[in-house]
Amino acid sequence: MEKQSSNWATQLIESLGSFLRRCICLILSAGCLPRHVAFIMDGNRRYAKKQGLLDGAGHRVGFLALMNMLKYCYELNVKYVTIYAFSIENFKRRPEEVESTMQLILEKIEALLEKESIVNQYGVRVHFIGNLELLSKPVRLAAERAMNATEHNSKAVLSICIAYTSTDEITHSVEETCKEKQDEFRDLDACGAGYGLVGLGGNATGSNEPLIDVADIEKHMYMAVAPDPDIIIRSSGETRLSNFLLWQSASSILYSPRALWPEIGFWHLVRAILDFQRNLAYLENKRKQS
Ligand SMILES: CC(C)=CCC/C(C)=C/CC/C(C)=C/COP(=O)(O)OP(=O)(O)O
Repeated sequence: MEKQSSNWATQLIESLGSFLRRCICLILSAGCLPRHVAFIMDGNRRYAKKQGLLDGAGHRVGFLALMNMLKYCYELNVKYVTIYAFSIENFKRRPEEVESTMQLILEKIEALLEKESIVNQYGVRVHFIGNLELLSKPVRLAAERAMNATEHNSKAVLSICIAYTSTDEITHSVEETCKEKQDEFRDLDACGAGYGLVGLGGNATGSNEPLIDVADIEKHMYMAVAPDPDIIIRSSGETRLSNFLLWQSASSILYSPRALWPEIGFWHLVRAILDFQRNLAYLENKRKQS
C-alpha cells in the first residue's frame, strides 16, 4: 500500500515536471533556439568524492545526468548535441582508471542502443568523433555498431567526442586536406598541366587563389557532421575549453555553471539559452546601429 502511494506520488511529480518543462519550452521558443549545444561534462570524480563514493559511481550518475540533459535538449528541438566523453589527455590517467572508464563507456554504448533508450525514443543518429584508432577493439567495435545502427535516424544528431582533442582533429584535417590537394595536383600533372605542388602561393590552375581555404579544412574535420555549436556548457565552474571544439567555437557562447556534471539539470540549460538569446539580441542591436 505504502509502495503504491509512493509510486503514485513519483508519477505525479514527473508529470508536473514534464508539464512545467513544456511551458518553459514554449516561452523559450518565442525567441531563437540554439541548433547545437555542446557539453564538457566536468566534475564526475569530484561529485563522487563529495558523496563519499568511488570515482566510477560519479561517472555512472554523470551518465544519468547526460540522459536527462539529452531529453531536455530534444524537448527543446535542439537538433545537434555534442558531448566531450573522453579526451586524448584522459588516457594519461592511471591505467586502472582508464580501463574502468572505458568499461563503463562500453556498457553505456550498449545502453544507448536499447529499445527504450533516449536515442531510439527521439530518433537520434549517433556519431563517435575522434581518433577512434586509439580505442580498444571492443570499444571501437561498439562505437561502430552504434553508428551503423542509428545511421537512418534523422530527427537529431548526438556526437560523442571520445579519444578526441581539438588540436588532434585540426592536425588530422590539415593532413587529409594536403593529401587531397596533392592528389589533385598529381592528376593535373598527369593531364600534362605541369604545375606540380610547388608552393602555397598559387593553386593548381596557376592563379593566386589560396591553395587551401577554410572550407577545405572544415570538410575534413571529424565535426563536419554538425554546424558550429551555438552554446558550450562546461559544468563545475571551469571556463577552460580544454582542447574541445577550438575551431568550431569561434562564435559560441560559453556557459559555465558551478554545478558538477552529475548535478546539472534543466534550469542550467534554460539559463544558457537565455544567455544565448540575450547575446543574439545584443548583436542584432549593434548591427542596426552600425
Ligand atoms: C557512451 C557514453 C556517452 C558514455 C559517457 C560516460 C561518461 C559519463 C563519461 C564521462 C567521463 C569523464 C572523463 C568525465 C569527466 O569527469 P572527470 O573524471 O574529469 O571528473 P573531475 O573533473 O571531477 O576530475
